[in-house]
Amino acid sequence: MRECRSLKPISTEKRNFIQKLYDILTPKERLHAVFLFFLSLVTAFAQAFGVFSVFPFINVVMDPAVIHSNEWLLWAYEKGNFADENAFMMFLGIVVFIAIFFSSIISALTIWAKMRYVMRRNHDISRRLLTTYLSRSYAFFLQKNTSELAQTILAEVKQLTDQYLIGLFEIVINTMIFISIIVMLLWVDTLVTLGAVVFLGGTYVLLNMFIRDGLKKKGAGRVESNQGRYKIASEALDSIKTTKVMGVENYFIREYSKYSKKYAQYNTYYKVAGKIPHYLIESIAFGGIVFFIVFQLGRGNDVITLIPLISLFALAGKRILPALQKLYGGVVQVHFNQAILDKLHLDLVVAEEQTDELEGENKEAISFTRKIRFQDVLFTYEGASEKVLKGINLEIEKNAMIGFVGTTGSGKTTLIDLLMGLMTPDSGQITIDGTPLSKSTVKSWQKRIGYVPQDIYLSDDTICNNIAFGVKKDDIDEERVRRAAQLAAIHTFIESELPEQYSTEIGERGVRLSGGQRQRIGLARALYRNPDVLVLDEATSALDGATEEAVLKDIGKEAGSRTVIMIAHRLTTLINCDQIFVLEGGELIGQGTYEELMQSNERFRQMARMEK
Ligand SMILES: Nc1ncnc2c1ncn2[C@@H]1O[C@H](COP(=O)(O)OP(=O)(O)OP(=O)(O)O)[C@@H](O)[C@H]1O
Repeated sequence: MRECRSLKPISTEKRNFIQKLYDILTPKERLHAVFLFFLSLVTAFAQAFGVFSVFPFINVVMDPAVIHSNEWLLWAYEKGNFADENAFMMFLGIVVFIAIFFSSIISALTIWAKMRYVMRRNHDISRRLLTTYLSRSYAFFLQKNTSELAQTILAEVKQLTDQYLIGLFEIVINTMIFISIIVMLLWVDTLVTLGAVVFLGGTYVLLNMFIRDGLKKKGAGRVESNQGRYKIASEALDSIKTTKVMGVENYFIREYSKYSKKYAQYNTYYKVAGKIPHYLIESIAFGGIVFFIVFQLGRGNDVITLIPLISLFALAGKRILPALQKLYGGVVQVHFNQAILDKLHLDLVVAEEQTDELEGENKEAISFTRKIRFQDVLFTYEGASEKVLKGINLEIEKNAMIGFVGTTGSGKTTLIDLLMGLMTPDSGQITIDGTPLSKSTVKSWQKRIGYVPQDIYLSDDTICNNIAFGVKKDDIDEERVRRAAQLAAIHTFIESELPEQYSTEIGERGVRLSGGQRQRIGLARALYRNPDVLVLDEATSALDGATEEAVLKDIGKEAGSRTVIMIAHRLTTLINCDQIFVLEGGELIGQGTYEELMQSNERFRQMARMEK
């Protein structure tokens, strides 16, 4: 599923910007970049030729005698069999016009090719980044803020392509335009051209040296403040109910302003740094022309004879100045956005070695006909000092109905996450029919699992699409959707109370549904996949007692054909379980049926007493 980039391990982050770009691009993208480089070369020559072609024309207009004194012009004049000098002049004018016209066409084509390349990279790199993130382990997401990841995919990749890549192209194209025009001018008047190059080029080099470090620092600040903006905005809106009830709108506005203001300041610096030299250079260039005329007059040249040369330099200046300005703008863009390249290189290339494989790339299928087994499983969360699971040994028979109980923080969810292959134990192992759960078997195992978490994520879509979550619209089996909804005890509600039944839109995160209704949609979603193993993490807690009992009874009826594993705080939820495991401080302190535990386990009895 992933693009085939050269996958040799990137062992060091100390790669220069060209190497980083090389790593990020696929071989095909690199080839396209080389093609664009050559296209830029052609553009540069075409532009220089367009400028230069005007020189003989103006020379002839000023003094037709040149036709006979210049061997090239004489050759063209005689070969063309022109009626007179005027006809030849007309011909030269048309040649100049065609040269300039074609150089403009080639420039336009280059712009089109460049923009197409850059915009396609926006699509490709962001898609690849999303793929890379999605193939990271669950543990990665426990350490990350998801709004930051979304912001990198959507905003920072755009910044990389629209600013960094464009900037780089501007540098390449305009450097070539500058060099080719200068080479031709050197041939016409070496001294004046050299003077202009030192004058203009020197100014830009000095400017660059002056602002380079500041730009890089401010660019890194921009990335940070942009992340802050996204984070605060999404936190404020995600928790809108709490925000409103607690009246903390101003807190969020204040926090947002802090980042947003910095973001604006960094961007102002960036925009100004790119534009200010334009005016400075314009005055320098104008001063240069005045100086040039005075200098030529000083050399004893007649003003009239200078006109072709001045025209040539004026036209060259008209091309060179914007080219230099764009070149400089490109340098500013590249410096300012260096932090983005570093970040994306880290997330996309360096981290690639740490990604799991996505579905379709998984090698081993796993079978489940007998049992799930935990053997001496120890687990610690990254960055935490204490073990959360301390040597768990247990067995779960296929098609059994299993319950996990324990006080808050005893490790139930962690254990279930390990069972679902979302995280791997520090030591010990989890086996399915004797096959260890590993990177190569985990996807096949997860395909057998239907999971209903505590907080159901619902998408802003129809009931039907939410139940058949992740299935292409055309492939949805509506009969199966209904069957799953019936089992989750939500079918009657959908049919009788929703305006468009299964086609009803449920709003962002299902805001138009109650907590219990959301849970049942989540349950129907898990059941739609007809899983071998159904994992319910407090998945019926929002249901009233009677509905919960009915739902669990129906699921229980099915338990003969599927393994049901549930975490519950209400012990009565687990009354029909074949086996209940009691956890305490990361250890298994009891197991048995409800009745057995009531007889043998003091902690379990205590919990049951507290419920009454
Ligand atoms: N991402 C994490 N990083 C560090 N520690 C964590 C993380 N998630 C959970 N913990 C810690 O692990 C312990 C077990 O948490 P877990 O969620 O497994 O408990 P639980 O029994 O499911 O609790 P509850 O009944 O409240 O849902 C807790 O002490 C918790 O603080």
